[in-house]
This record gives sequence, C-alpha cells and structure tokens, in this order.
Amino acid sequence: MVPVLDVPEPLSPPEPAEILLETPELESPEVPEVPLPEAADLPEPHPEPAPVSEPVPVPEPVLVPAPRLEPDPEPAAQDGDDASSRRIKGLKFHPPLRDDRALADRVNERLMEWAEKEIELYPGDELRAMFLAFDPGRSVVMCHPDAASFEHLVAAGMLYIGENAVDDYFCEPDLGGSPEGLGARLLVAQTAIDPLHTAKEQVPKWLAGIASHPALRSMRSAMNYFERIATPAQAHRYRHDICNLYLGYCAEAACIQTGRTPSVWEYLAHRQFNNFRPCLTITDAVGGYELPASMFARPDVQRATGLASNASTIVNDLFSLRKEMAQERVHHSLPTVIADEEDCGIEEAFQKTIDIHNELMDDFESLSALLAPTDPVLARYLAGLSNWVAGNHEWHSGLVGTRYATSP
Ligand SMILES: CC(C)=CCC/C(C)=C(/C)COP(=O)(O)OP(=O)(O)O
Repeated sequence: MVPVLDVPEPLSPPEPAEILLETPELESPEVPEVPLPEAADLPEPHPEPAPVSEPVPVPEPVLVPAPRLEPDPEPAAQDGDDASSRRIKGLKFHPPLRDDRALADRVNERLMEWAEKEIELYPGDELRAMFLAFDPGRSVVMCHPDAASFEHLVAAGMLYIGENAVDDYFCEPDLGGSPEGLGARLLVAQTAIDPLHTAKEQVPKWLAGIASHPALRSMRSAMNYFERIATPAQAHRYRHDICNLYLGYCAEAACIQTGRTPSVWEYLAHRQFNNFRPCLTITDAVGGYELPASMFARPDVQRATGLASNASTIVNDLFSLRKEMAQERVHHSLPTVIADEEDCGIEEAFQKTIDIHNELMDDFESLSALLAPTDPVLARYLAGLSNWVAGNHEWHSGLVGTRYATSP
C-alpha cells in the first residue's frame, strides 16, 4: 500500500532474497552461492529491540458499548476542507473516536526512526516524504483509541508498516513484487514472525535470508516489538492471521497468473483472507488486555471478527478502485468482479459493492449487540473491532484526492 518508492532493490547484498527465497538447492544445484554474513555478524534469533522512548500521555482507554451506529455522522474535517467531498455516498460508517494530529505525528516520527535506523526500510528524503504521506501514525491513532500507551500504538504501527512492506515488495509491482514464485517468498516471510526450528547449521543461513531483505527485516523487528506487549496466545493469533493473509495473496496471484476473473463469491472468499484482519485482531493486545483464546475461537466471535474485517477491506476496494483501474496490470476488486459477473457498468457495480459492505456492517452491529452484554472483555474487544472499522474508514477518506477516490 505504500506508494511507488524508489528502492526497487533490497538493501544488501544485491538481490540476495530472491536467491535465498527460491530454495536453490532444491530447484537448481547450479545457482551461484550467495555471500552470507559471518555467523558472528548475524542478529540473535530474537534480538532485543532498542530501548523504547519515553511514553507520551494518551487518552484514557475509551470503552464503547457495541454496537454504536449513528445515522449518517459527519467525519472530522482536515485542514478546513469539506469533509463531505471525501465521503462515498451511501456508505455506512462511524466517525473515529479519536483523531489527534499531534499524537499521529509523534507516532510517525518514531516509526520513521525505526524504519531508517533499525531496519533500513525507507532511506532517503523522498521516501521519508512518501512515508509521511501514507500517514501510518494517523491510522493507528484513529483505529486504536483505547491503546494502553504510546509504545502500544507504535507496535501496531510497526506491524502495519511490515505488512505493507511485504505486500509492496513481494506482491505488488510497485517495488518489484510479482505473482511469479510468490508462495515461496511468502513462506519465508512467515518465518520472519514464526521462527524456523531446524538443524543448527541451517540457522545462520535462515537468519541471513531474513536480514537480507527490508520487508523481512521489518516483519521480524515488528514482531519482536509486538511480543513485548502481547501474550503468547495473542502473538500466536497474529501469526495465524498473517499466514492466512499470505494464503489470500497467493489466491490473488493465481488469478492474475492464469488470467482468470474469480466469481463474486470466490473473490469474497479470497478477500476474506487477503484482508485487514491482522490489524483488527490485535485490538486487545494494543489495548493492553487479552480476549482469552478460548473466547476468540468461538464461532460467533469469529463471525463478528470476520464481518468487521471484511467490511473494512471492502472499504479499501471502494476507495482504491480508481487508482487500480488506472493501472496497467489487472487488479481485481469487488466492483470489477461484480461488473464482470453481472455484466453491468462499473458505476452500478460500485453501488452493489456499497450494498454488500453495508449489509456486512449491519450484520456485525447486530451480532455485536447480542454478544456484548454477555461478557465485559468481549464487549471491549467488539468495541475495538468497531473502532478499527471507523478509524480505517476515516484514514481512507482522509487520503481522497491523493491516494484514493470516492467513485470509479
Ligand atoms: C494487513 C495489511 C495492512 C495488508 C495490506 C494489503 C491489504 C490486505 C489491503 C486490504 C490493502 O489493499 P491494497 O494493497 O490494494 O492497498 P491500496 O488500495 O493500494 O492502498
């Protein structure tokens, strides 16, 4: 999701990840040896993240009883602009509970420092400007109004940046990604957060592979920070959701490679995996509490989680449609697959996408209304999902005119 950046190559050594990620010993014994750092130069399997900066005060956690639908609320205006011009007509949404520019700037500053100094993700002035335009700080500030501390917000921001780096470098063409060989690259990316348990001799090679690529370094470092605020069960939940995200990326890549347009139900299934879900399901960890694993696993809680995640992902399909249709390569989205299956124009398909989104929002709200009174921790988790959906809508809306648009 980060816009086109001018660093097509991983940092050093040149293109090592491509070679390492292709498991050359299996496919071609002729592949040249990649110079690997000495074991002594490699990071520890779980390097301690740098000391955290001083926490800044964040508002008291806000508990919102779910549901909290209000008819047609006004989003916060930015810099005196007309907020209604950044809205998609007929799309249900909530305004975010918190939209704090000063706090978002502090989060961006800390994330930029991490990206530049700790993981060498976005070096250079131009990249810094593009990073700030992407505004991950505003996203996490709005999506996690009940964050337990500044460092909890920063951990959420690091994961968000890591997730986008994997998407940009491995999947999207912007930074050299492609459907070719994607599954093998994503599997290695999974080991950046889900360590390899193997023969001692192989460990330095695996670590060198992770250290050699900015997206892999990002995910590994972000996971280290996240593990400082999450319980083991929450970290495990995150790994599982990321693995599912990568499965969704593979489904998207398969359709692109075979030139096949999925049917609407099939696209919705793909998008349930290729989804913002990993960002939503950290809501309790970022809030400094834990929804017990046994409760998270319940089918009704899974349904609420899936509905909220799917609604927020369809919001992305709507706001990014114009940008995606302008691209050279085919980019399926809910409006385009509806237009194809129903043989209708893109405007009509856009409206049908809004209807599907609104139905999912209504279903999420109704289910939340049933579940919230049964348990206070579950109520807070459901409110956290709702807060994320609201913050995500406003984040997309805030980038209308630059990154996003309100119509095809
Ligand atoms: C979890 C996460 C932040 C993943 C990024 C990819 C994803 C699941 C999206 C919903 C974003 O979609 P996309 O890459 O198309 O983003 P843009 O529309 O280009 O902003």
